[in-house]
Amino acid sequence: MNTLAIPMEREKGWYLSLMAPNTKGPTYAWLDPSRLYCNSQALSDCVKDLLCPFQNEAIDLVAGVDAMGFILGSAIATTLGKGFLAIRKVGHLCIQTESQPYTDYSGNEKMMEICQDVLRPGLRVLIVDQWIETGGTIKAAIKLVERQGAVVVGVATVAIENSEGGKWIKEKYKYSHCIPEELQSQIDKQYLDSFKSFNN
Ligand SMILES: O=P(O)(O)OC[C@H]1O[C@H](OP(=O)(O)OP(=O)(O)O)[C@H](O)[C@@H]1O
Ligand SMILES: Nc1ncnc2[nH]cnc12
Repeated sequence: MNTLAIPMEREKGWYLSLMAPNTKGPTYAWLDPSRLYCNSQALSDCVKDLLCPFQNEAIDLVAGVDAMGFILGSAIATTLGKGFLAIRKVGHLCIQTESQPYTDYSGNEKMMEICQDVLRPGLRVLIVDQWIETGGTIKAAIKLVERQGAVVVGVATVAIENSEGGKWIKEKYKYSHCIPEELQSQIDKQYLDSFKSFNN
């Protein structure tokens, strides 16, 4: 596969077949969406798809979740002409922070944090991450933003799995993702048909 090639015909979600399957086993996520960011058209179509439902929303700031949410989040912030706030895994910010424990798809307890002096009551924040599997990570990010009085305008991720946490997010928040309806069942089974013809 030529990961950088731009196809002439581009149906909705065409770039999802750039995502590589896991070849390293169960302690890793089941695929690597980050490959789609290597393709200039894929990255820009992905950002456009994620922003579509938020066209009429006022957004003051984009917050991205460590680590891959930084890539999509900063691309979205730049597209909107807004700033970017990093929501970090614990242990990196050398300033006063708010922190929040969470458990993600790995089953391990983790901690994330944000600085205390950027958000303020009423500030409208779009939260961006790469993926929602159990929803544990995004829920912790939402808590951190809301605890400081800011308003979560919505959540944007490449995919939202149909897990309990994924469904909860869809019920409670405005959201965007890149998965065409006919591919959602493959996402939920954690196996894409495109894997069959995937080679590095
Ligand atoms: O819905 P959940 O079960 O909580 O999982 C989702 C999180 O897991 C991945 O990040 P991960 O920490 O694996 O990797 P990253 O640091 O490469 O973003 C993904 O980008 C989300 O942040
Ligand atoms: N990056 C990712 N890809 C697939 N599944 C995930 N679950 C959590 N993060 C994921």
